[in-house]
Amino acid sequence: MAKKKTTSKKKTASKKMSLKPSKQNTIIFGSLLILFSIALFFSFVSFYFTWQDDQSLLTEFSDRNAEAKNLLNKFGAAVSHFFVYKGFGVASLILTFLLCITGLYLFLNLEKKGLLKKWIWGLTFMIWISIALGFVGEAKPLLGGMVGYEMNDFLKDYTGTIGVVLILLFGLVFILVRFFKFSPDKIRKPSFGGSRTKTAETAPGEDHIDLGEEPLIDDAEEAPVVIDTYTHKKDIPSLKEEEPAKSDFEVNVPVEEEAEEPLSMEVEKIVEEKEETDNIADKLVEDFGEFDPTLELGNYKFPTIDLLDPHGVTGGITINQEELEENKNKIVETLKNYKIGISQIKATIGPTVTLYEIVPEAGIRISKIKNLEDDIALSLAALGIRIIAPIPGKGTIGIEVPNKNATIVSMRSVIASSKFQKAEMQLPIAFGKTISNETFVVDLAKMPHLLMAGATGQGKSVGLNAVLTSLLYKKHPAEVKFILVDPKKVELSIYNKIERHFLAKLPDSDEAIITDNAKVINTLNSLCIEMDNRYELLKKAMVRNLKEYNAKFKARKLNPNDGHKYLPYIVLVIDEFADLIMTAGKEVETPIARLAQLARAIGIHLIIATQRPSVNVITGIIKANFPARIAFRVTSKIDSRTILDAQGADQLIGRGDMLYTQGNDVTRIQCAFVDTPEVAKITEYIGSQRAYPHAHELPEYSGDESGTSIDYEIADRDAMFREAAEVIVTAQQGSASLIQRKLKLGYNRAGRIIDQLEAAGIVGPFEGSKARQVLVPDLVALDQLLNNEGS
Ligand SMILES: Nc1ncnc2c1ncn2[C@@H]1O[C@H](COP(=O)(O)OP(=O)(O)OP(=O)(O)O)[C@@H](O)[C@H]1O
Repeated sequence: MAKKKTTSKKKTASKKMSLKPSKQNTIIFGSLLILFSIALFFSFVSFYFTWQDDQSLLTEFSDRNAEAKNLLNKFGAAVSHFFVYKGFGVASLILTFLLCITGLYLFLNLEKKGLLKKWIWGLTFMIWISIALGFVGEAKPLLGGMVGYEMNDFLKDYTGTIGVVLILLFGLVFILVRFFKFSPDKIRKPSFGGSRTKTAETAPGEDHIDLGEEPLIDDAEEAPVVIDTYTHKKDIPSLKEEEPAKSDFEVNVPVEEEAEEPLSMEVEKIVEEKEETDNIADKLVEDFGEFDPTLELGNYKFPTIDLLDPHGVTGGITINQEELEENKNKIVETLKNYKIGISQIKATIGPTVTLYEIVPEAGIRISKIKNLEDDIALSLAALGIRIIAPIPGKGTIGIEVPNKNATIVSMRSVIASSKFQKAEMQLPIAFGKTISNETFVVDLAKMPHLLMAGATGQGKSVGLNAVLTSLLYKKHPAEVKFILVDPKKVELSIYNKIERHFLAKLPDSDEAIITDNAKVINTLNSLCIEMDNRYELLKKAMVRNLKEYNAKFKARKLNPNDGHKYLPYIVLVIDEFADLIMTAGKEVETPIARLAQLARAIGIHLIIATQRPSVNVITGIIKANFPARIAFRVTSKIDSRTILDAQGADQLIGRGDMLYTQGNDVTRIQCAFVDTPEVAKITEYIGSQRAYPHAHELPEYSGDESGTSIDYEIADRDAMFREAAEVIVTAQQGSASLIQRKLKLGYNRAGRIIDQLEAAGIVGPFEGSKARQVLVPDLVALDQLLNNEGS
């Protein structure tokens, strides 16, 4: 019977348990706890003023007529006597807070995960404070309560006064270190969270080793501001990482919203699955902190601003009032000659050009002004006049007139600008300054690829250096890798010094900077493999792009044992694309087009520069996938149209004067000037620091040419060998990309099959940009050949 009763009790208990999550119950219970904690708080506090008066009443608890002075009368007096006097003294107040917080958790229906921790810490505090107060206020029992007094007594009997002091001190240290995450570093550098992460990774000894490197330390000391800026920047996320650990309250709110709010079955299922990994990930993050990709080069110092030259420009732009007035008069007069009246004119002075914005009188056709471009240029007797009619979104007409004395926009000024420093972009690039003298910063990750064109000597190489410099100033070596293709062989060679920090290359190549066009093809194909691999990883991680993937990886939600790793951005820079297309043709066009079409989500970005912006170099397929384009000065209107789909680039003045478009709007920008010695100084600065053991390795790609000497066993042939042979023989064209397309195979596999076909004598050897010769005339001959092989 008794058994039955207990089991039935258990059943009802479990029933109650299952009812517990119902919102109403938790809200009622929560509010009860909150009110109870408030009652306790007032009783405890007033106990300190009334305890002596009320003490005699404690035995008359049941007497209805007896009245206590405690704010909560007899109940207050009794409870306070129990908790404060017989219990923990002043520290009992912590109990009221704990009860109140628990009540809040229940009332607001928050995730209970952090609650247990709060209780553990709260009780620890209570005990420690009680003992400590019991120690200092031995004569006053209300300070430490009976527990404090008794514990002190007990400890003193065994360890003496000094022992108690030491035990209390240890308790204090334990609380400070475990609860407040206190560390000795904070005493040394108390101001920034940034220094905290840095010192955590840097043993004091290492600090001194660094200080031994004189030039570095000089730089660092001379321009502490800049280093700090970056350290801040770098450390903002790490501050964020730690905050949730300190106040679980904040973290738990969103989690709870995810888990509790939706009541429908489907949502719950999804949350359940997520929670499991989340919990492991949360625990990992709690134990080890978020994954920090920069840890391997934790001491890496970002280049300082004083490596860049101000190029003699100290103040802003100098305004030549006379020139302004002169130009204004000329514009007004010229337009008057064509019977165009102006109601308003305004000038904005930029570094190289001044924009005169005019509002024509009512009734004047805009096309009329646009047609007068050449005439206005003639009367102003200046090169580089551009008319924007109308200025998008402004309702005015712009006439850009070059300044007589152009101001150089130094890379230093754009890098130092707050717009660049504060840019919250994935791959921020400071190109230069706009006509209104604003620093122009764009995100390469959003572009997502960039096409640069311009006649020789107009500033393309400087532009490329500006792009690379921007990234070097903003990104840690773990976050971005460059692949540099430099057919001119000298332009990008300065970046050799940062090979082991920032460059990526094929595993078997000696040089990180690619100057040989044949190697470009391998690299591009290898990048395609990297792209496919990355897509596979993204698919497995169930995310849509690299940013989300890396965020998930940092939050330790992706297991490295499943092949997951932190993926740096890869920026491919090709300095002279025309040359590449001339020598390798389709072989490069296909992978480039493929990368341009697909690589945006997985952090591979292409920057292609060319001197010859003709249609056979910048083909339709390439153009379609490069929405962001930069035109430096070109020689003809046709070239301008090829790059920008608009004219205007032929009217630029050169020396870094450029037009930028990303879709519709064309912006005129003066490119920032960074000279080769400055870049050399930056690469030297980075190169002299501790590096990775080798350059970032791209996946291996065995190109077509490597197959010539390989002899394939018949048994080792690919399963698709026969189909591939038939495709090749039918089309009479021996190319790997054909196999890929027709049989939907990857680059690697198609390349291998071509090698096997060559070994079998079906196709001829590699012939550079041309397709291989097919040695078998038709399918019948192919059949014969393969059958003979078998026998
Ligand atoms: N932003 C700029 N501000 C001032 N001067 C510049 C700027 N860009 C380029 N120049 C001047 O133009 C010269 C040529 O620039 P750059 O070497 O970049 O040309 P390029 O287009 O790369 O030529 P090429 O295609 O022949 O290599 C520079 O040496 C410099 O004097």
